[in-house]
Formats: sequence, structure tokens, C-alpha cells
Amino acid sequence: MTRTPVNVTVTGAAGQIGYALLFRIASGHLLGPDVPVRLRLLEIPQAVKAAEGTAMELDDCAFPLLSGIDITDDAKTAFDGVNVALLVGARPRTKGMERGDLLEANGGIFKPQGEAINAGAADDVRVLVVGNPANTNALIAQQHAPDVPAERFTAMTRLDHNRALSQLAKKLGVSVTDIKKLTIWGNHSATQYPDLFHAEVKGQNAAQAVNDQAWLENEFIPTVAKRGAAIIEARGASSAASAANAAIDHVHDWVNGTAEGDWVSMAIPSDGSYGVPEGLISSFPVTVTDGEYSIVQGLEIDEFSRARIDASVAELVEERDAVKALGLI
Ligand SMILES: NC(=O)C1=CN([C@@H]2O[C@H](COP(=O)(O)OP(=O)(O)OC[C@H]3O[C@@H](n4cnc5c(N)ncnc54)[C@H](O)[C@@H]3O)[C@@H](O)[C@H]2O)C=CC1
Ligand SMILES: O=C([O-])CC(=O)C(=O)O
Repeated sequence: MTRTPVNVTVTGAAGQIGYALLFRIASGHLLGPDVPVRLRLLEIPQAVKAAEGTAMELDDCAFPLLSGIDITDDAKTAFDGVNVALLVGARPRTKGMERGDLLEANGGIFKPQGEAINAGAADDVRVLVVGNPANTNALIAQQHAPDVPAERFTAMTRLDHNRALSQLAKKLGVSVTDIKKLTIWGNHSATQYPDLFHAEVKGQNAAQAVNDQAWLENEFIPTVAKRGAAIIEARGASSAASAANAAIDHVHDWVNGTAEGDWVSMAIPSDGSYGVPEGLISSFPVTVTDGEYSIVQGLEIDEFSRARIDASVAELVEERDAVKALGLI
């Protein structure tokens, strides 16, 4: 292997998403089958030992692409020279909570991590925030990393995107690969808006293919938006392997590009497109070329979609104001 390894930092490495994520990164699913990686695992002191156990297992896989593993409880060390930062470490919600209820508990984690990224990250750093409430945590980290281009801070709505693909595929009896141009708009929360009006199924408009507004409004949208809670109810713990899978998809496509004729959903800093206030980290339809994402432009937003996008964006504004009031940004 002649290529320089890519430094990938994973926070919360000893947690349940971390356990599902690290082996896939090390086996080449994150960046590609020919890209060596060096893993940096950040944990709180009490969980370092568990992270060491996971690292032992990683060693035991003898992954050809894994060029080393460092484990630390110090954010500065973890993010020094980082190329890809996966900010997973945060408390998950439990039954009866909304993700926004975690703002105070988790918000404090992302300020020092943003500062550490600012201090030491590589010039090409890309950051994905998974820890909830993901959009606003990404905003907090970004606000404490003024030397890093703002657009490098993103949050994960790819799990919602993938959930929507599966729900629609089931409804229409098609394969997920038959569906293109699906979009999650807004916040990774119950207010998110999974949009079928611009999606296509085998080239046909998805909303028309469904031809069932009641299903779309009363089943599809709530099922996707509340899937996280349904998983908690069923499993007694929040989504882990599916979340890790979505993180892999998000970064993979950000680095390697999106497929021709399709797009993906990423929560990214708004440039004001589609009336989303500039700076909010909100989910959009994006395409990626040469490692740079851009928001798909020119989609017509009807009244139904407008109201739902606006509601989710209003929640992001509230979350931003709440973390401002907490002194986190
Ligand atoms: N955006 C999304 O689609 C999804 C987000 N999530 C969120 O991901 C987060 C992690 O979930 P799980 O892995 O299930 O939780 P977990 O509780 O199993 O693991 C979290 C880990 O983070 C560590 N941690 C806590 N504070 C830390 C810090 N300051 N630095 C480094 N590590 C720290 C903990 O020690 C623990 O090992 C939660 O906030 C959860 O709600 C979960 C599923 C989907
Ligand atoms: O729902 C949760 O708390 C975990 C999560 O973000 C998801 O599964 O989408």
C-alpha cells in the first residue's frame, strides 16, 4: 500500500454505533477498497478501556487497510491531523424523549470538539455529526471552528433518507434501487419532511406512482419521521447498526460522489436556498462532484411541501436560539 493513510476520528467509539461503525471503516466501506485508514478513537475516560477492547477486536480482524489505531480521552489529540471526523459520542435518547431534549446534555460536548478540530484538523477535514440533536450539535461545533470552512460541518439525515427509501419501496413493491431523487428536508427530528414529490420511481414521479395522498400524509411521513422512536420502543435502545450504515453512506458519497441522475440528503449549512435561513444546518437534496457537495437547485416547492419544510426549519431556529441562550454558541 503506497497511499498515505487517511486519518479518521470516531468519537463515542465504545458506544453501540461505534461498535457497528469501526469495523466497516477499517474494511474499506467508508472511503473505498484501496484507501488505507488510521483510526483515532475518542472516548470519555471511563470508556477508554472498552474502546481498547474494540481496538483489540479490530486488530484481530487483520484488516489490510487498517494502518493503525490510537485511543485517547483528549479531544486535541483525537483531532490532530484528522481528515474525516465522525462525531458520534453523545448520550442517546430513551423512551418518551424527543431528540431536542438532549440539547443541554449533549450540546456541551460539541463546543470543545469544535475547538479541537479548529486547532488541529487537516486542511481537507470533513465533519459528520451523528450525536443528537445532530443538526444543532453540528452548528455548535462549527461555530467553535472559525478557521475551518463552514461547509465542512454536516449532520446526518442519511438514516432518514434510507428509511424513506425502504418504506416507499415496500409500498410500491419495487427495489430501493428503482427509487431516485428522494429528499429529507429540515431537521433530524420528528418534524423532518421526507419529500416524494420530487422523487422518481423507475422514471415516474413517486407521489404520482403512490397516488395515495392519505398514505403519504398519514403513514409514510410519520413512519419515517418517528422511526427512531419506534426502534427505541422495539429494541429498548436507539438505532445503532442502521445509524452506522448511514454514516458510512454519508461520508462515502461526500468523498466519492453521488450517482449520475440521483441525489442524497445531507444536513449542511444553508446558503439561503429554498428559503432556509443562511447558516442553519438543515437537510437538503445534494449532489457531490469531486468531493464538493452542492444543493440541487430549481425544485418547485408546492404549498404542502412549503408548510412542512417551514415547520422543520422553525424548529431548527428554536434549537439555535436555545443553544445561544445556553451560551453554547
Ligand atoms: N443522526 C442520526 O441519525 C442518529 C443519531 N444517533 C445518536 O448518536 C449518539 C450515539 O448513540 P449510541 O452510540 O447509540 O450511544 P451510546 O450511549 O451507545 O454511545 C455513546 C458513546 O459516546 C461516549 N461519549 C460520551 N461523551 C463523549 C465525549 N465527550 N467524547 C467522546 N465520547 C463520548 C460514551 O462514553 C459512549 O461510549 C446519540 O446521541 C444518538 O441519539 C443515533 C442514531 C441515529
Ligand atoms: O431516534 C433516536 O433517538 C436515534 C436516532 O436519531 C434515530 O434512530 O433516528
